[in-house]
Amino acid sequence: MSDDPFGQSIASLANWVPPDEPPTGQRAALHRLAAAMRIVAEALTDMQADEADLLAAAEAMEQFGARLEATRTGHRPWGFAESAPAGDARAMFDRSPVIGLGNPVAPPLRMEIDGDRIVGRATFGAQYEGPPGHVHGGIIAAAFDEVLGMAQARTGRPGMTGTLTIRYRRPTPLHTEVVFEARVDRVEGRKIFAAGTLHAGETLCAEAEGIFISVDFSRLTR
Ligand SMILES: CCCCCCCC(=O)SCCNC(=O)CCNC(=O)[C@H](O)C(C)(C)COP(=O)(O)OP(=O)(O)OC[C@H]1O[C@@H](n2cnc3c(N)ncnc32)[C@H](O)[C@@H]1OP(=O)(O)O
Repeated sequence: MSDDPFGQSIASLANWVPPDEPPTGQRAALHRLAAAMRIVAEALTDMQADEADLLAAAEAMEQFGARLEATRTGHRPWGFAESAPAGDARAMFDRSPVIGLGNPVAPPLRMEIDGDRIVGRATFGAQYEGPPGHVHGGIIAAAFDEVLGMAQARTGRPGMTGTLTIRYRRPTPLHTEVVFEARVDRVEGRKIFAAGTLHAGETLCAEAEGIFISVDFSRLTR
């Protein structure tokens, strides 16, 4: 990571092209740790470990957490927390709660740009359950915000989510790869209208419409 993009304003990063190489060293270790934490988070939903085992694990985690806390810098982390201000699905989103490989909260959703279409794929584990056996509606909304957010960012004038409307048509299954798609419908002044779908196989599970309002992102970083 020779180049720290936060030395510049977010607005100047629209054309930043991230490196293609797979992560190594500390970053690869971070991804591995977050993946292990996801396994723990899912297993906690239906495990049968006894109290002693759980307390031993809690103590180990508390100690490790304290060690990590002691190394925190208080500086803005490298990279982006979401895709809209980056404008490139390959940018460094380790800390994103939706797509971040370094964030154990993230499913993680994997996104790619296909022309004017953004495609996102995810397999939601049991920790994302809402209705029995199916994905929580708020988690689906977060994923839509990310894919619609990326689509509207491709206009070159990224905005913040003003309104996000979701129509849930069928329950979205857990443990199955589901596919989000998003594209920009139209732009009216500062308003960018984006729309998307969520499918599990052939089944249309949800549709979304978003109105994003173009903003000067440099205001948010001061
Ligand atoms: C670091 C950056 C990350 C960006 C990530 C993007 C994805 C996200 O998840 S963002 C997080 C969730 N969203 C937010 O927190 C946004 C909070 N809201 C705000 O900051 C403001 O209300 C904001 C920026 C949306 C609009 O405020 P402002 O710039 O003052 O807009 P304003 O001048 O009133 O209105 C401009 C136009 O947008 C319209 N508009 C304003 N707010 C909304 C809204 N919420 N929904 C729909 N339209 C709206 C207005 O009607 C107006 O339209 P017209 O030009 O036709 O009259």
